Amino acid sequence: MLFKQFNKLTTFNHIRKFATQVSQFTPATLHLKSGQSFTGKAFGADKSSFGETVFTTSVTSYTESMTDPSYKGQLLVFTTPLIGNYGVPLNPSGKDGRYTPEMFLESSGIQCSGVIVADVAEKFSHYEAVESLHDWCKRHNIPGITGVDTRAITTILRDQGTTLGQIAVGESHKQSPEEYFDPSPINLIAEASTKEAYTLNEQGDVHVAVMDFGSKANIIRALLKRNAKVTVLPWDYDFYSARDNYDALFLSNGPGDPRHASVAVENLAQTVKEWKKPIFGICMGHQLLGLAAGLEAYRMTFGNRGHNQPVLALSESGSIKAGRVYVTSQNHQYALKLEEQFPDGWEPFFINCNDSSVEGIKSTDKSGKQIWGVQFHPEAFGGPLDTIDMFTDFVDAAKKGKSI
Ligand SMILES: NC(=O)CC[C@H](N)C(=O)O
Repeated sequence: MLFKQFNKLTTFNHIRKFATQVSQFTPATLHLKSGQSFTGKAFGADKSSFGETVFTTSVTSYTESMTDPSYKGQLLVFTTPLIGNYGVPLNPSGKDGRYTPEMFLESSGIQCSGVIVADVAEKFSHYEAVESLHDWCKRHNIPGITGVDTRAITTILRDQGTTLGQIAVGESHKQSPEEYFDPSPINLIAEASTKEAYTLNEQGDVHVAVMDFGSKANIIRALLKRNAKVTVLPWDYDFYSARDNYDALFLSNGPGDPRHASVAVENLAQTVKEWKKPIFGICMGHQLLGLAAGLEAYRMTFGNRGHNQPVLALSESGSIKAGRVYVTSQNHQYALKLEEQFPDGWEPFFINCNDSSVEGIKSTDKSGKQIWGVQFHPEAFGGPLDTIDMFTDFVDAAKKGKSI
């Protein structure tokens, strides 16, 4: 009986194929500023693109990674060989790309500048898929390259560090080093952030302000799920002056170098010192919180991007148990410096078990003020949900502090 059902399911008539075979695609070359080139086939948009070449070890969730605004300005190498096999779902978004409950992926469109894969799937199948990875990239004007040795590319990036690159479609012209476009001097946060404030779930129990540095949709979902009223604010919004309207402050993830956001850091420094209500920062939000606390940020060699990064909790707080290792989802190039002496009022909260980088900071304030920053993504999508209860801790702290 079961076998019959299985057979029915595997008739494969639900599997769809590209109209054009990969073998018919235009040749394309990935050039790295460090001198190496890899030739394969182009898919997606028929155009060349520049970016910072970074790799992710995530096995699933190419659609979520590609729509994560933290990947802005980057050419994303997937170490998992087969990418595209479950296609791309429908992804409605609100006015000006804003979050709406119908949004399925992490933002309204593809955020990275290009994708590099070993083997783009010509066939795709998923009950929610509406198009192929190739068609989706084409529609968003983003090029991809397939048929290249992503193991060799990753080894180069691990050894030499994140390198500028170009996906050159239909040409094999090698760039001279000064021709590479470098996104690192640009304030990408300003590009990724909402331009105007907007509110979701008016009837929520507590009012949370989200400083939008390029927020992933799942952060907003995680807050709404816990029945918070959420106001999404532009990255340079003067939160300090408006703080009395809110029960808690959330600092989102975001693209690029945190040191470009000095306006946000100054604003935060004042808030952190004087406000008594909960503050929670993730990735970029954590880095900005650290800068506001007086720590320094630095650029890592190749960063951490993947869904299996182990972090050790150094102390207890809310749902987090001291001495436990949590497996986390990550996507970052910058980190806070691990100072021997942390600034007054702060302590490290988590440490990465692979490279000992700072994975979290926490306020030591004895008055009950709750401030956490984490380098990883508790909301994941994709990735493990080991630390998802930090959102419950945060919203509960906001409820408790409502009357302060
Ligand atoms: N996911 C993020 O928020 C990334 C933060 C920052 N852009 C970095 O690369 O470190």
